[in-house]
Amino acid sequence: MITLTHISKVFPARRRQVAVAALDDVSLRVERGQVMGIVGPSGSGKSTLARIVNLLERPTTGTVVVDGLELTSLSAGELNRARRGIGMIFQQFNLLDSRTALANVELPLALAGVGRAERRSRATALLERVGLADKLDAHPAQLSGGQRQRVAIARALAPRPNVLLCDEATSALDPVSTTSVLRLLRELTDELDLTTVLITHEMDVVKRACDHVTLLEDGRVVDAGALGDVVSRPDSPLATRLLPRPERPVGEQVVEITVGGAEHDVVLTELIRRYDVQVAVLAGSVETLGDQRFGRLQVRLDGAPAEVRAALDHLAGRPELREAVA
Ligand SMILES: Nc1ncnc2c1ncn2[C@@H]1O[C@H](COP(=O)(O)OP(=O)(O)OP(=O)(O)O)[C@@H](O)[C@H]1O
Repeated sequence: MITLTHISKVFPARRRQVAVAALDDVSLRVERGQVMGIVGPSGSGKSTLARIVNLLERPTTGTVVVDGLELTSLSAGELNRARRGIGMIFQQFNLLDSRTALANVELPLALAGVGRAERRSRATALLERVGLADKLDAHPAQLSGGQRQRVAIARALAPRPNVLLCDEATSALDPVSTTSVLRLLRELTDELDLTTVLITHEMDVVKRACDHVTLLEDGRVVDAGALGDVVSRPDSPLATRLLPRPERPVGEQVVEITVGGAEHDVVLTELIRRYDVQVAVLAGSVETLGDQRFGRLQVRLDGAPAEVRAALDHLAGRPELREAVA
């Protein structure tokens, strides 16, 4: 679990450069088993935030607690040990070109003093798990981008961390590799009960792999929450980026409904059964967010005014639905 409390980071002024407030009072919590997407425009502080989680960058103020340890209060030796519990992968993979895939994955284990035989068996098992059983002896130059990122994931997981930080991990990959790496990250989070943070500038990555999201702008958190909550919050700046909103409804008796799961069918069928109304779907968008489907539909209700009114009242009474009667 990661808990950041009131984190601020100021990069002090240097010659010919003014001071930069990269993060301003950021508080954030990621539980085990969650995949948190951190999104935001270029320069909003995403990478700084990732580097603060493992204290590669020290916050100017605020505390960083990872799995119950307050990293900000540890000695250098203690911090080194704690960092083994935090794996990290990067856009550019950062593999050693002169070493095989197997040797790359073994490296952090060697540094941690793990014996040769155990090193080999753990690294082999991890490379098999990420789908590279036949590439143990390949060098990075002989691997595709997606395969290199899989080696990097195996290497990050070798010390058996509880936390995995991914900084633009799929930004250099083609769409097919992106899909398989995101799926792998999601699966590994579930299998190993990891706390995973995905730094990305792509909303699509959030939609496909994350269950929670935080939006940074100018170093501040401007939106955060579980995807299912964010999409149905009217004032959320991320809601329509996750689930596009159809053009504003025209005419009377038009309602907009935002629901998760298979609820659409249930909601519409229920209306038709209970009330003497006809329901026409005018527009809508449906997205799979994480492993759940969400939809935003505009529907028009036709029928006798009293029946339509009753149907609208019924919709308004359901908390997961939002009414937008024109
Ligand atoms: N070492 C540093 N020294 C001075 N300023 C820095 C340093 N690192 C980052 N910054 C500044 O802090 C701000 C946030 O940078 P950061 O790299 O965290 O943003 P980002 O959201 O990850 O951007 P991008 O998506 O472009 O990578 C930027 O204004 C950047 O110029």
